[in-house]
Amino acid sequence: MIKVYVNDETSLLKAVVLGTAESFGGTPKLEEAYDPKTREHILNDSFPLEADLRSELTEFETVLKKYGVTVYRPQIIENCNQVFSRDIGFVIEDKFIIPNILKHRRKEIDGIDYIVDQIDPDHLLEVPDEVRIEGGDVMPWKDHIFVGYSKSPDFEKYVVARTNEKGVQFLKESFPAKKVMAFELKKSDTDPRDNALHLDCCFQPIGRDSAIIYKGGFKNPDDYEFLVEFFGRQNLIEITREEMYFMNSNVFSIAPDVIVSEKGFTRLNGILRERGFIVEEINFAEISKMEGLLRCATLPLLRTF
Ligand SMILES: NC(=[NH2+])NCCC[C@H](N)C(=O)O
Repeated sequence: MIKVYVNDETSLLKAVVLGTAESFGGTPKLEEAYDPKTREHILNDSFPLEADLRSELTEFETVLKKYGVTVYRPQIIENCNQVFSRDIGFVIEDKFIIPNILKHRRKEIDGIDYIVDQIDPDHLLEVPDEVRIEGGDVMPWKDHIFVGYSKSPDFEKYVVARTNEKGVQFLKESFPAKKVMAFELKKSDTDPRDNALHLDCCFQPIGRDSAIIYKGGFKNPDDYEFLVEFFGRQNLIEITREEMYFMNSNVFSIAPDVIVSEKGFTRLNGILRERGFIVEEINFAEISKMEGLLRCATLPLLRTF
């Protein structure tokens, strides 16, 4: 049996699924791209190579293991990009949620069937057909759940809109004791600098009471203001449009004081160290070309208090 429990973004990590790039299918055709950054790199002939993606993920695995984390990897599906495990399932409290994700990516879920099969069926929640929700948009934070989503007609309009209003409703009904705070995200299928693909592309809680945030990722200024109020301005690290493009909000917490970050995030890593965090820097810039980073590549199964 695999035990699942996650109630926030930063408590000590015990078990995680880490994505794989093995047999990831190489450079997609332009019409197969489902995010604008991937599009950009296909057009510029700079899409990453499997060997580089694999070595970045191995570096990540090494750090996780150094901290005693049990690391599961998806079963390999031939010619399928399985780097971003975050979106294909998620845990809130002691429930593992099996979501409905973008149709282009649905088969990725088969890669973690062997893990789901080891979870007590009483702890599995399968979402209804009309609900669309991806783990990158969902963040349990103690008595709150933060969710990124798109209302109609944005949801129907953009391939990069991944969580709908029914997704938010599903969380409210499934976790009645939690305060579900839903934020509409800014979307663009063509410009990665104007696209918050998931909530974790413009915001992430860190430490015990802090967060990284990019104001421009929120469609409604009030939602950004709510988060400023909630965390307190002094506890926020505000990032620029360019830093959001390189995915600075998508670092990953192994513990309240330990954050895995990208080597190139010099400003962010400096601030994190000043604020007392241990920053484990790794290479992840090739993975970032596919519009995801460290949080996106992980699916935490167990965090303890
Ligand atoms: N949680 C995340 N932000 N995941 C990023 C996923 C990126 C992937 N290219 C997609 O479009 O689905």
